Amino acid sequence: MATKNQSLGEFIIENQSDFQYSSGELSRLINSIRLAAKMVNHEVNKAGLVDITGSAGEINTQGEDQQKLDVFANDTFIRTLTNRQIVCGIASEENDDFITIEGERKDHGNKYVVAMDPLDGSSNIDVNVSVGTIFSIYRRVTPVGTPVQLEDFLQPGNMQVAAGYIIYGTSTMLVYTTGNGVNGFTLNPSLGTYYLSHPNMTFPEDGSIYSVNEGNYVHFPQGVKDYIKYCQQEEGDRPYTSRYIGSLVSDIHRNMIKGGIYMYPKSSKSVDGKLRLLYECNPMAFIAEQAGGLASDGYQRIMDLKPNELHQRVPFFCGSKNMVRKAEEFMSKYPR
Ligand SMILES: O=P(O)(O)OC[C@H]1O[C@](O)(COP(=O)(O)O)[C@@H](O)[C@@H]1O
Ligand SMILES: [Mg+2]
Ligand SMILES: [Mg+2]
Repeated sequence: MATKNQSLGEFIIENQSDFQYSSGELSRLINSIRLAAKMVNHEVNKAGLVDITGSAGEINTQGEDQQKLDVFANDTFIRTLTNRQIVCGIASEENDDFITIEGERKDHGNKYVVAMDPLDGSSNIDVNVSVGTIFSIYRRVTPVGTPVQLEDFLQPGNMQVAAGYIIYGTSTMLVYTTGNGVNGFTLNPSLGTYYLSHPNMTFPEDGSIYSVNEGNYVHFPQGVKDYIKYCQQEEGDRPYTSRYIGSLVSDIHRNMIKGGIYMYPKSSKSVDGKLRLLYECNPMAFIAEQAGGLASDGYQRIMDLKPNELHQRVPFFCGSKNMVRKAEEFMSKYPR
């Protein structure tokens, strides 16, 4: 039973039956993420000071200008996950190909792969707006003790064993699920400990917030345009409020607490949308569904999609159940 304000360490031990595999493995996974998040949080809080802001002068595989904090967060998470001897492979937004982690002691054989977005909302780093980290964890499908393969990463989202995000905002929170509900832990910076501040987080079935980059409106499919118009109509509990931070983690976190829908549709500019299936959409979909919300590409459940590439992009509709259903209803009126 989740008790408010218990520490993350206590929570993992008390809820070990929540994790379908041995608890020791889960705590090693979450502890490496907890530790890396503290180090990244420390740097994020210095954003604005010369040494940690601005471009790192590299372009990542997605053609994006890598920020110094993207690189710092990437290196930090890779290092802590590797040192904990629990993962056999890592896929990251900032690395073209997946990283193979050699297991030292064959007896426990590293069994997990992690897909991650080390720093989400990069365009907000230098303007003091909240950013995040997103992670998705799978059990490998290839034999333990053998080099990890691409197929270990290209599993549908419904095979995730755990997923979550860290939000570096007014406070720093770690929010995750292992398939038994969603719990949020807030970092007490002076003690360096995360405490259960948001037990059993749930998406209200209905909400009054819609989050989409309306700057792309003219490029959106007609179904999305119709749904946005519906949100803006003076009728019943509408118009809804438009809120868009431009950090996926922060927009979904707010909507999960208050009720709302986040959309990053495809458009004539980006035919598959912008967000990446493996380390943005699947983990946020797992969280959303475990909190009673929904996540789709406008037509199909995100977590049933079979990935075919590490950095594959998909349209994304995520949030309060009735709002996602309504958006899908508008989408279904037009050919896919
Ligand atoms: O500026 P746009 O096109 O609205 O895109 C914003 C979206 O892109 C992202 O920044 C993509 O994530 P990264 O910052 O990790 O690349 C999301 O966090 C956000 O929701
Ligand atoms: Mg991102
Ligand atoms: Mg990123």
